[in-house]
Amino acid sequence: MFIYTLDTGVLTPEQRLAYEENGFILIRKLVSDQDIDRFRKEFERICKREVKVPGLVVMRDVTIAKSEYVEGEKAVTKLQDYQEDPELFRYCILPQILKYVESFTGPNIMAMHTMLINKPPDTGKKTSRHPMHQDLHYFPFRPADRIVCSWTAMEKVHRGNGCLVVLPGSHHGTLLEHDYPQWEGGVNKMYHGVRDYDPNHPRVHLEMEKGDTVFFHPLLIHGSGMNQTDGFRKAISCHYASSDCYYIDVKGTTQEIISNEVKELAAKKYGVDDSVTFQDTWALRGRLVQGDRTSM
Ligand SMILES: CCCCCCCCCC(=O)SCCNC(=O)CCNC(=O)[C@H](O)C(C)(C)COP(=O)(O)OP(=O)(O)OC[C@H]1O[C@@H](n2cnc3c(N)ncnc32)[C@H](O)[C@@H]1OP(=O)(O)O
Ligand SMILES: Nc1ncnc2c1ncn2[C@@H]1O[C@H](COP(=O)(O)OP(=O)(O)OP(=O)(O)O)[C@@H](O)[C@H]1O
Ligand SMILES: O=C(O)CCC(=O)C(=O)O
Ligand SMILES: [Fe+2]
Ligand SMILES: [Mg+2]
Repeated sequence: MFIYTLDTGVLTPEQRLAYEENGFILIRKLVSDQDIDRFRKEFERICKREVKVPGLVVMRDVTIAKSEYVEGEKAVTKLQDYQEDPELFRYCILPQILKYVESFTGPNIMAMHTMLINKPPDTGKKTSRHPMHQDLHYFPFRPADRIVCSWTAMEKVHRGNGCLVVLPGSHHGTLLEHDYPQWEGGVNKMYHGVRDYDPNHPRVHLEMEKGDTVFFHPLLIHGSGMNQTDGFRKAISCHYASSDCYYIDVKGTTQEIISNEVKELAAKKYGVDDSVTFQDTWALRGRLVQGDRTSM
């Protein structure tokens, strides 16, 4: 019985079984070098402020943000919400990506959350790490099984520059409690981690080449290690959901704290008041990329 995947004729039975069992599947060389080079150029243009993108969040590493002023792409840890940048948003509508995404979401597809991650060389404080987490912690929509993340390496990613680390099979569990990890050197805004996860659970380091793409379930526990090189480790990603998903009320759940944190930031960013809900912030960001916008 398949729960996590749909029969669209794209995944082989072996690939479906692997995703059901592990919660992720890696497809080699899915995005071309030419496309990735275009994303990289656009990233550079954004960092040089040659283009201004409505709604884009430019996040700097907490160590740098709190100590010195650095200009350009060396200051940027992550771009978030690039959906209004047509050049970067091309990633979210690449036919070969959507073809796979449909095996998890079905035919009506929304791009809900977009990111370009530029993991900086660690400053020595280990703030370049991303704590182990489940992406569903940030999402007030369900069902979880109709949500998937697509994450593409923009260059070789390996243990040394902080590749993704996943706990295979952890998507079979439930959404766990998250909060800020107690890290001496500080932690980036909103980088919550799973409070208690089994340290003996097998870990897999996903070493990937430029263009390799991993699709993973929003309950899969994952993170990334320190970048111990002097280069910026780049990846581009999009979280997709079926437009047939529905919003949930997170009041009284483990997601209440993050929802308040997001609402507070949204209030600052858009200058709106409390009446904008956590769900609204997602409905505003979401973009239909295939089929019909039925519910989200
Ligand atoms: C909505 C969540 C979506 C998550 C989806 C799925 C899974 C993804 C898992 C994650 O990636 S979780 C992380 C999600 N990240 C975000 O949502 C972006 C959060 N960051 C921001 O919104 C901005 O970077 C931030 C508001 C924190 C700062 O931007 P600003 O343009 O206001 O920066 P500015 O330099 O003016 O600094 C303002 C204050 O923020 C502080 N700051 C800047 N960067 C920071 C940082 N990285 N961490 C902590 N604090 C930071 C900075 O020190 C300063 O503090 P003080 O007011 O005390 O002086
Ligand atoms: N003390 C910690 N508490 C919570 N999470 C941690 C801690 N140390 C590392 N992690 C998380 O574990 C994952 C792997 O990080 P780690 O630095 O161990 O990986 P790595 O550098 O790729 O592997 P290794 O150091 O074993 O070669 C990341 O998500 C990281 O944020
Ligand atoms: O380090 C990375 O690229 C992974 C980041 C991540 O998991 C996330 O932002 O949700
Ligand atoms: Fe994540
Ligand atoms: Mg380690």
